[in-house]
Amino acid sequence: MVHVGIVMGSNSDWEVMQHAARLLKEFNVPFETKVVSAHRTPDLLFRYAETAAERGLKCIIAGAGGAAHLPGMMAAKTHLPVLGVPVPTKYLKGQDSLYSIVQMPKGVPVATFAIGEAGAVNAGLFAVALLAVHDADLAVQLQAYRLRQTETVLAQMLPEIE
Ligand SMILES: Nc1c(C(=O)O)ncn1[C@@H]1O[C@H](COP(=O)(O)O)[C@@H](O)[C@H]1O
Repeated sequence: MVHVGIVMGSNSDWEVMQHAARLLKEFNVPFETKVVSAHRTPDLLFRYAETAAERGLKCIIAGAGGAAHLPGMMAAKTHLPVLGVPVPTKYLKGQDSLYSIVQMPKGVPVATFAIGEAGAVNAGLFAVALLAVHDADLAVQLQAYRLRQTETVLAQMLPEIE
């Protein structure tokens, strides 16, 4: 059964959103990916959100750029946790995406991540952490991931000044 849905407003978001997918794959978390747009395919968005919980999804990672209404509208139509990833944009550098996603009215939260690749990776990691609450094996994997990361940083060297 698929546990995480990764949706994005356009296939042009894939370059960024693939990093969430790769992270979930690394942890062997079953996920699905789909282009869903609040603006361009509103009926599909409603269907996706309304059926997400009954299809077994535990959370939804939603990435979009510009007037990024997808995560918020997804959150409006499902009680599942929605993790929003602001996709960078050409003219406003993704600040438009960030503000569109993060400034939700009270009552309908979207957990909002950093603009771009770091946000996509962290949304994936956050989804793993959510699932790990009820999955001891996944929790062990997550701890090992963090340990590897710590060791990598501790082993980092800086160049000598010439
Ligand atoms: N923000 C949204 C939504 C939405 O929020 O529903 N649907 C598409 N888009 C965004 O439009 C940008 C340009 O899309 P195109 O590259 O297809 O023109 C993408 O970053 C997409 O997420």
